[in-house]
Amino acid sequence: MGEAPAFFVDELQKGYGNGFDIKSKGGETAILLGNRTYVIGGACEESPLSIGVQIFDQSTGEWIYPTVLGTKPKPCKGLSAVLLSEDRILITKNGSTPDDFAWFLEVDTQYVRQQKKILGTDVVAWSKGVRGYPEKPVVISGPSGVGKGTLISMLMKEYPSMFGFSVSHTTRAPRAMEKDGVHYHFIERSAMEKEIEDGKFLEFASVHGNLYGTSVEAVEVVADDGKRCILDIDVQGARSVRASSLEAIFIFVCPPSMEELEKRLRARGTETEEQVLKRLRNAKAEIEQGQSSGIFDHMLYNDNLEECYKSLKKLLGLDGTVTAPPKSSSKVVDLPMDHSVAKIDHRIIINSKTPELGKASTNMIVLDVSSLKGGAPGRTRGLDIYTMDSFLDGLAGINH
Ligand SMILES: Nc1nc2c(ncn2[C@@H]2O[C@H](COP(=O)(O)OP(=O)(O)O)[C@@H](O)[C@H]2O)c(=O)[nH]1
Ligand SMILES: Nc1ncnc2c1ncn2[C@@H]1O[C@H](COP(=O)(O)OP(=O)(O)O)[C@@H](O)[C@H]1O
Repeated sequence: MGEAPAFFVDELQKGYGNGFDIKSKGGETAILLGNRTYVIGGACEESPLSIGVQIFDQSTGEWIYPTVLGTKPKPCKGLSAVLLSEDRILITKNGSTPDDFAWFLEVDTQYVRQQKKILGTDVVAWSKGVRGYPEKPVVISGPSGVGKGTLISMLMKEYPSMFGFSVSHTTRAPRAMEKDGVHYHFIERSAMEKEIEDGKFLEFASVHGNLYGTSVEAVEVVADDGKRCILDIDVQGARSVRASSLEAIFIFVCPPSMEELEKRLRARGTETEEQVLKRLRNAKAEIEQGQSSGIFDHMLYNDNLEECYKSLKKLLGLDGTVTAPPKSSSKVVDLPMDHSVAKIDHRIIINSKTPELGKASTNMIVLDVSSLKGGAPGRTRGLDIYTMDSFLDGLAGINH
């Protein structure tokens, strides 16, 4: 464990008046929340490629080195911090690209509280701030052999820039044509159980005797790529996603009959006889649940493949009326190398410390945090960034 930055100790022992006070020297930033001061900056001792976090507890006079979870930001030349609410701190990085500019250090969110209980240590978690929202993910469920994979492949082939597949983790063995990291992340049961315990999964279930699960990261990387995420998961998984904060469209695919389902499963030739029988036994319960659970927004009957694919495209708005997903309207803004931050309601004003003469407002950037969604262990989405000039232009427009 590293030494606490010496210069902070004097400052911290004096105490700060309120949660908005910020002191920064040599790249570190400190922020007071209750009787704890979070010192953020420099490189992390344990993983030097990320920014360090230490906590000074004023009631005990002790330094705490928390377990740091989530996607960690890389160290930078300096950073600023502002307390957003009682549960998270916004960190802005000096001289970073718009993609890597805003990060959230969660100190008391639901995820952090949950992990504190599991790990029995102090926990903080990083989450990267991302502009805008992706389109709602599409969850596709149905019994084994009904044609989910076939329909998803057709969609991805016709619209490669629009859809991305959520690559699940599974403990089952790969089939002959399956590639690790493409069709599934194939993983040992003990390793997957550990990752589930670490809170890395959006949902997981035991299906046909194997463990399957969707990691938070699997869905986030698709959205990072600007694509709409497709999840091929069983009914239990669909129920968990329904209960989660992820808003999605839920589709259940039915076979025309059990006989046809059996024919397709056997013709695919990827399972042993025993596995085929297990899948057919499970199919009855899955179809019953799919039709009666109220989880699914749409039912598709995969009798004729082309017809079923047409119906799928129609319910996704791809029947010729929509050609491309809406793009974010935010313009790219230049972010100042060295800046200070101030919070006004749901807006963070970022002010360059080296403004151009005579152009006071153009150096100011507004970070709108009024509609944030998500958080650790995934991204925090819904940020908006614009220049003060365009904000003022907008206000002038409203007044005319
Ligand atoms: N809950 C959950 N189910 C999954 C996941 N990935 C795949 N499944 C489901 O697991 C079941 C078995 O999948 P698989 O072994 O690929 O066989 P298939 O259904 O015959 O294609 C299917 O119902 C999939 O939808 C996942 O991440 N979570
Ligand atoms: N409408 C259909 N008619 C006939 N065969 C189909 C149809 N849809 C899919 N298949 C075939 O059924 C088998 C199972 O389909 P697959 O997409 O692997 O199912 P799932 O992913 O739901 O387990 C594959 O061999 C596929 O080519």
